Amino acid sequence: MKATVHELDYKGSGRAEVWRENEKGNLKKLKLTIPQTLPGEEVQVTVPARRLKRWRTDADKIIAAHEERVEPPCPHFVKCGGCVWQHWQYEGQLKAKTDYVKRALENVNFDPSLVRDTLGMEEPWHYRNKMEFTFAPDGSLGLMEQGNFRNVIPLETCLIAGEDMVKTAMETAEWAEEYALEGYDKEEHTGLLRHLMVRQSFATGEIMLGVFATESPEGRLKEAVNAFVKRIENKFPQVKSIMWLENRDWADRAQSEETHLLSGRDFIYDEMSGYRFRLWFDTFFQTNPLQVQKLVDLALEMAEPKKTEKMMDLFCGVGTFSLPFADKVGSLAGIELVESSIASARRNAEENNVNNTIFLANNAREGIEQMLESFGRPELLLLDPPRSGAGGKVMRKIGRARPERVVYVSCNPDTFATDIKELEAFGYELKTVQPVDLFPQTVHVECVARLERKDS
Ligand SMILES: C[S@@+](CC[C@H](N)C(=O)[O-])C[C@H]1O[C@@H](n2cnc3c(N)ncnc32)[C@H](O)[C@@H]1O
Repeated sequence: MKATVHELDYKGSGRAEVWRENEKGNLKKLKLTIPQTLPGEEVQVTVPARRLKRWRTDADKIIAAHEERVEPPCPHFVKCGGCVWQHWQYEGQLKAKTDYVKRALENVNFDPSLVRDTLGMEEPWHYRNKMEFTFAPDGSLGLMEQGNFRNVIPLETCLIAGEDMVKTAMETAEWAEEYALEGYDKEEHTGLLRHLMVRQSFATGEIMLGVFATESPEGRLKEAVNAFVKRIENKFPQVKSIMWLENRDWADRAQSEETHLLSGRDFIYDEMSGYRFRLWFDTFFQTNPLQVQKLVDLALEMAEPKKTEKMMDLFCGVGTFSLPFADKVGSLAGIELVESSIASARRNAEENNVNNTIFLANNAREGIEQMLESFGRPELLLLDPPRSGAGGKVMRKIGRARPERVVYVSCNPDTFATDIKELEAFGYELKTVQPVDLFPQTVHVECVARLERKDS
């Protein structure tokens, strides 16, 4: 059948509708989801004869292509789940992201003209500072196939990861092959090597490698593991940390039950806004450092922090926003759920001689109450919640705390829109929203927004 894509869904796939006659001669609508297509494209698809309401299928042929369609540069594109929009000119991706943020705000009756154009990257490739590769049962290393988490695509390249990170991953793959080390079989729960985590600081150049495996690096593996360390140390002096992370859990997550330091230190140094951060293998840190720097700068510009003011940084992580803001306010209180991130935020503040911060490990809901009692009412509040958003209860607590200005950093326009709607009842007005492209070639978009209390 022929179909015309009328819009994209939230995962970046095309949506189309076709009408078919049923056995009684009545016309019935079939809703199609067609990945790797673009709005307005006319495509040819094959649909099953049986009655269906929805069907997901690749296009057999693009009959009329979008003028911004380009040849995807990565050989893994389509199969690998990392990128979904490599077939779309970057300018088109950016415009789609702006429209998405506008739609999310319009859905809850905000003025979409408050949304500025998405701030893109000059070079939207090789931006990721952390990657997780997977070992297949035969020991080869690669990327997980989209929609089929049992299949691993052997790694040839990755155009969104840092280039040195890919090189160290390829070297690890060669080592595993040379020693004929078996990979982990997720169905049988047998085998040795599970994941390879590579993270790099683009500011300092330092790299960390973390091998997740089901056995200790001692005993039968000692010779192979020693050879791995020598090989990496000789070829990649920028690797400052090699970790062996034992994980026997059945769940398919890169986690560690026992941690072994094979070489260097158990963390690497990164830098953001002129501050030094220590990153351990499990530290959350923003994955596109170039764009995050723009995000932090924008947040500073929008927030207009003052030396006379108190500030609260909700969902503060290791202090990516806290440290640069602390320099511009009287005192800053950071709240974050994960204890190790708070420990890291405290250490980062100390190492950078930032002395006007306090950090609390608690969930945002209780943390706000606790901080209001001990720290007092902040004039400025920044929040940067996970994709699920802050939620009504937290937003209402923010409203009752009455900060003069709220700066909301969001990685999900939909939860952002519903969250800030809650603040209207407390007299807040949305002033401006700046989307920033932290994740080129994917559908994701980050935003930073300013809200003001009207009577402040
Ligand atoms: C998008 S990250 C932002 C982290 C930090 N602002 C940064 O830029 O590195 C969201 C953070 O919220 C934390 N978090 C998740 N749920 C939370 C909750 N209920 N209360 C407090 N923090 C939470 C996560 O651990 C994570 O560090």
